[in-house]
Amino acid sequence: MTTATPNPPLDFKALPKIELHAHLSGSISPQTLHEIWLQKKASDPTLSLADPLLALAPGQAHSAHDLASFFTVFSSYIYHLINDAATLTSTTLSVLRDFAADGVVYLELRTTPRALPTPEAYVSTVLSAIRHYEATTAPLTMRTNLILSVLPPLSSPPSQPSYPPPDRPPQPPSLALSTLSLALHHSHPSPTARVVGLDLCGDPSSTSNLPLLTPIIHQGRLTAPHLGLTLHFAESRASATDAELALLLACGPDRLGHVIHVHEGVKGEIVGLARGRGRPVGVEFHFQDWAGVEGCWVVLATDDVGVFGSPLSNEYRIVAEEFGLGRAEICALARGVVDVIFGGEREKERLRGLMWEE
Ligand SMILES: CNc1ncnc2c1ncn2[C@@H]1O[C@H](COP(=O)(O)O)[C@@H](O)[C@H]1O
Repeated sequence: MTTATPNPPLDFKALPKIELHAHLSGSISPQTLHEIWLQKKASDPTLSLADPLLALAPGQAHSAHDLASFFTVFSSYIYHLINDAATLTSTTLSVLRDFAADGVVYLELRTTPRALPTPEAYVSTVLSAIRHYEATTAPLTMRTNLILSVLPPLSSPPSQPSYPPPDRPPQPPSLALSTLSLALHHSHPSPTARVVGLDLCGDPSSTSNLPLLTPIIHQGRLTAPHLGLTLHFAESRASATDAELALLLACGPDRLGHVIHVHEGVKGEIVGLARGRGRPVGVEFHFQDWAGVEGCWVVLATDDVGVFGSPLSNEYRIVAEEFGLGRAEICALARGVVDVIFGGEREKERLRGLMWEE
């Protein structure tokens, strides 16, 4: 008589995983920020920023205890530490090492170009750091591409300069246009990292002026159909009005982030979008409402692991435990993400060869 060997428990770290929704500045670990803080403090003893290990600790000023306080962490804190090319390079490298150590085999890192000293230089610095990582890491287990983020302009600029400064500072739509041309410039086929898509992000509780922005996104779709488009979508109630969601869906996104506050009508439109194009729409995060929905594939992701502290292996573990998924189902969930990456057919082939079947 033979007895069936039970499947060994799933090692969520060893499971090959694809990370498609990670903001660069939010993915820097508190320890890495702390090391940068020590260096800055040594060269400028008057530096008044608190130690990141304290400031980002649960319950402290810059910890993510609610959505409103979360968004101030970038402009009022992290950007004061990551304020030159050297820190941008070293933090990008540390973020890549952290994702690879967690078993990520393909990463689409997203970031908003900042004036360090110019948006052009910012993007080149991040891409160079990724290429340096890939050239100097052996064995190289993780490939990385970049998504450039755009923040929509605020509806009305604050009359008083506010502190902390808003996450979506009033910016002219021309900034989105220049991000689009930067994305185009860095999107040419390359055996190493390149820009593969555009993202729309920012504090969903500030009222933005989307109608100023969406024509630029449409223009991007026409001039750069090879770039993927992912949009933060219905993340909070304030950013989930029918008018806003209709504007966003009309841009024909390939992936949607969060997708929390949607009613059945909007859900139907997303299904229709997938049906119309004959390939899945990636839904970043929200497993509970989107698993098994026709034409949609749930992409587990970390968003801002440096602030929220939950690596991708942990996200898979939570979903497995909360929804009672077995080994084969978890492997299928991770493997299906291949179909919604922006990194092209060759990368998809590479990934199909290494994602676990079961
Ligand atoms: C919690 N969910 C979220 N929703 C929307 N936008 C988010 C976000 N998490 C981070 N960001 C956006 O990412 C930028 C910081 O990274 P980068 O400097 O670009 O690398 C900020 O503009 C922030 O609004």
